[in-house]
Amino acid sequence: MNLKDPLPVAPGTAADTGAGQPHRATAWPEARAVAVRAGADARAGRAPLGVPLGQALGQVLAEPLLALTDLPPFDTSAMDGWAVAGPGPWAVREDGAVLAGHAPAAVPAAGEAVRIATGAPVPAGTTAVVRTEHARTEQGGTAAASGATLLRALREVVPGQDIRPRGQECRSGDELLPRGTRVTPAVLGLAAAAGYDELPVPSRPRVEILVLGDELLTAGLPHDGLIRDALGPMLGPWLTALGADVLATRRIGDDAEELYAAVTGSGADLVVTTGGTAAGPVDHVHGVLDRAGATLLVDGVKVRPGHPMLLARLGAEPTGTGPVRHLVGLPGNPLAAASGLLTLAEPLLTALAGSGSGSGNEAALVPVQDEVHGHPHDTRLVPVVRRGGRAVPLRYNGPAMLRGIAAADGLAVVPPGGARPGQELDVLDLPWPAAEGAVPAQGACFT
Ligand SMILES: Nc1nc2c(c(=O)[nH]1)N[C@H]1C(S)=C(S)[C@@H](COP(=O)(O)OP(=O)(O)OC[C@H]3O[C@@H](n4cnc5c(N)ncnc54)[C@H](O)[C@@H]3O)O[C@H]1N2
Ligand code: MOO
Repeated sequence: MNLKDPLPVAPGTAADTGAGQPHRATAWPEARAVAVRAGADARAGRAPLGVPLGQALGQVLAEPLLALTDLPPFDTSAMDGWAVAGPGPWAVREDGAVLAGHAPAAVPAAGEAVRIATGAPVPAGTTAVVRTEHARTEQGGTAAASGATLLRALREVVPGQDIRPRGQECRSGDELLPRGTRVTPAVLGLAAAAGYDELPVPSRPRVEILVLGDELLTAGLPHDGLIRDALGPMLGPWLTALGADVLATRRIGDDAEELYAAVTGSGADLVVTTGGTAAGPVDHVHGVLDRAGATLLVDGVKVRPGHPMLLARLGAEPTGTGPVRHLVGLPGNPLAAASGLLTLAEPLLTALAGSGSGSGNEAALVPVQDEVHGHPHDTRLVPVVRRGGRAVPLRYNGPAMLRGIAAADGLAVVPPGGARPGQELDVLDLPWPAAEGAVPAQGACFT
């Protein structure tokens, strides 16, 4: 796909999924690219947020850091010593000592010297600073300075020595750091020196999570066909770890009206739904999106697990002026939902926040330890742990299982057809510290 093409994305070749629905799945890498484009579209027009320096650590600059002042802001003494004018010896002006933080009280005339401290503004007329240890004072007796204290240099004095000229580091308006720079402690220090009280950072994307399904319990043990909601507890913290501001996690029954009201009434930049993406009797996501006038950008992805995942643009048309909002529909099977999160939600959020340059998860190539079975046509995402520079595929990687990913520190991207031992695979990181310790039970795959 040409990424410059206007959205929505052209769907893939129509085929029958066996579910009675046309299969318009997008290839996995393309789906991620579409999600990045969607996030970037939504970012356009969003004003950056000014946050106090103390709250900006770890965020990225939403605008270039331009110097608000010359640095240093005035000619500054680099040493404790004497500000001298003209060639020595110099008559010491007792009224003229200059301390850091104070304006010069006296301006030395040619042949004069005043005391000066490191960091103090150098008085006009100063030709050099002579360090304390490079000069000595004596009672004068020359015609020029009869009775005054005289200062003599103990070594050659070079004009301009130990003076940091105004603007030596930067001039007001200079670009100190580009947009997208991560705010480190050193960046905070530079920003403060350059005159900033606040830094421009991208506003955090607001996300609302809608968990669908009449069969879900929020407490206790499964019973009578009811199961625990595994996605409500998982998605909020996961999306928060990706930098989102999670407004709410709401549980909604298999009720199309309730879902329609929740989707159309949400003020979030991104609505994430779970379940209801397939073609079952109570799978309402497609119908609700249709009724809400949404544009499907991705309707199914050639990835296992998670192929019914979808991405839609809500509300404003591409040419409209209102805020651009999106919906990511995650499949209900829990590992399929995680797959959808990494495939669609993470790249969209990263682009929306303006952090990172690519997909939102800079995959690293890692050789896989064991053979991994592949899907004949689709990409597979398989939980792995990294051990000794290798990615070890984990068992319990079926779409309905979280046991594998809970022990993993990444998801390996297995191309159609599978991977042989030693083959290098992209591994997508999970947004929390890598697992340590023994590799959990591995071996057979489950579906
Ligand atoms: N006839 C077909 N049936 C299905 C297909 C298909 O192509 N044809 N695809 C299957 C695949 S693959 C997936 S994935 C699921 C996607 O289904 P939905 O997104 O519509 O999700 P549900 O039907 O609502 O639920 C699926 C499954 O997941 C459980 N679930 C749902 N929410 C949660 C939750 N919050 N916590 C834990 N478990 C949850 C739900 O009970 C179901 O077991 O469709 C297949 N079917
Ligand atoms: O795509 Mo489904 O996620 O295989 O279970």
